[in-house]
Amino acid sequence: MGTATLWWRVRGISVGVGSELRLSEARIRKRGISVSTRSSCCSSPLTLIVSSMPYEKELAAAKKAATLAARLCQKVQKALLQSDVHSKSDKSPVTVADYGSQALVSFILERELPSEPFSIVAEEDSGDLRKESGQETLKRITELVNDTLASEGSDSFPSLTTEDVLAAIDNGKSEGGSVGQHWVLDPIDGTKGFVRGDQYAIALGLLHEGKVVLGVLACPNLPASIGSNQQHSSNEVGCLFFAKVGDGTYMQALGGSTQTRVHVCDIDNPEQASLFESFEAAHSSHDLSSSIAKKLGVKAPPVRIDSQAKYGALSRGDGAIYLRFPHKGYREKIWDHAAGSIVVTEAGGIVTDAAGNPLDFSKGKFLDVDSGIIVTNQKLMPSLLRAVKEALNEKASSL
Ligand SMILES: Nc1ncnc2c1ncn2[C@@H]1O[C@H](COP(=O)(O)O)[C@@H](OP(=O)(O)O)[C@H]1O
Ligand SMILES: [Mg+2]
Ligand SMILES: [Mg+2]
Ligand SMILES: [Mg+2]
Repeated sequence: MGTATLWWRVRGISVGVGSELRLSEARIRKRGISVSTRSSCCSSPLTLIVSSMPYEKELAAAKKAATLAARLCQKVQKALLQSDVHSKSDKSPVTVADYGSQALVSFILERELPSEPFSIVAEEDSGDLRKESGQETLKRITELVNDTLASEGSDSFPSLTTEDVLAAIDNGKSEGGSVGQHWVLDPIDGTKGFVRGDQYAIALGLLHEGKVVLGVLACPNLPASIGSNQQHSSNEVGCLFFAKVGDGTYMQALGGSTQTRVHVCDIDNPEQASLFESFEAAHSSHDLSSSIAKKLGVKAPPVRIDSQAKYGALSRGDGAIYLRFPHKGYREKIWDHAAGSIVVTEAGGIVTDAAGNPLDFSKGKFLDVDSGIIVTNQKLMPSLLRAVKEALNEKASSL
């Protein structure tokens, strides 16, 4: 390259190397975008290696936080006591592990990323734990969090008090939105699956200006493969999926370090497709997905599993389609889809609402979707959209 002046363009901003470089690195990171380069002495494109890759630090912190939270959840799921499970005001279950996982993730992110603006939109809040009746549960959660931090084998973690745990949980009170950076956390997605001893996930995403730019899914009970694809077959369970915008999706064993890039399946014949849906019929209409499957000619029975583990499994090609049709009146939340959606899209898949619109994470806690959420690969999406439209029209005319 010799003494060529290196210029790089970042969404319309051109800067030379030198002192301006550092300034632009910060802009790149802030904007979470790709960089194109040109040299003043030759027309061929140059490869510019930026030392601080966008969201590299955030990804490392998110993986660490989700892995530790998964450890806490595994401990609780093994020895789940009836007294560990509570009902929230909307009658949905919450356990000491949901609270403990939220406290841990919040604590680790704040500690690992001290210089960043800190905002988390998370599912749980400390309201019930602050009541007289919540004191025993709060003590148990605090013990769990401290035990998990201690098992990290580092003295550098201070012992947290019950007040610290309440404060860490309440860090998750942010409303999100289209401005700035927000973590989006579901400390246990699939709590009903967790309580049953089945699938669940710790789901952590990062929003930048309303778009998901990073996602980590820790799935402690997910085998190395499910469904018909035997590519990853093994008896081991526990998978960590992660994706950064523009960088692909990777999977590693939970607690492991060897990562493999994953891709959605490339099936183009719907008859060969297999289909994921919620285990809980209350969360998604099994009748509607069965009608869609029939229209597509899908032969295999649906694979019903809890949580965003479905997104993880789809991202590595275990199945081809994920359908989610909540019953009337339910509003989807961003933490149920943020991490999962980037894990699938970076693996080459598409996530839309039932009308084919992209999901909009910029509107606060809720995702306003048209009728439901559908996920598949590029090749199957057109026929899936047609089948979904027909099935929804038939349902509407039968009412
Ligand atoms: N009536 C309902 N309809 C649709 N989704 C619901 C629901 N009640 C709860 N959920 C959501 O479904 C999520 C679990 O999804 P899945 O069915 O894929 O396992 C729950 O996440 P939590 O377990 O984090 O509360 C919850 O947010
Ligand atoms: Mg959830
Ligand atoms: Mg949850
Ligand atoms: Mg819940």
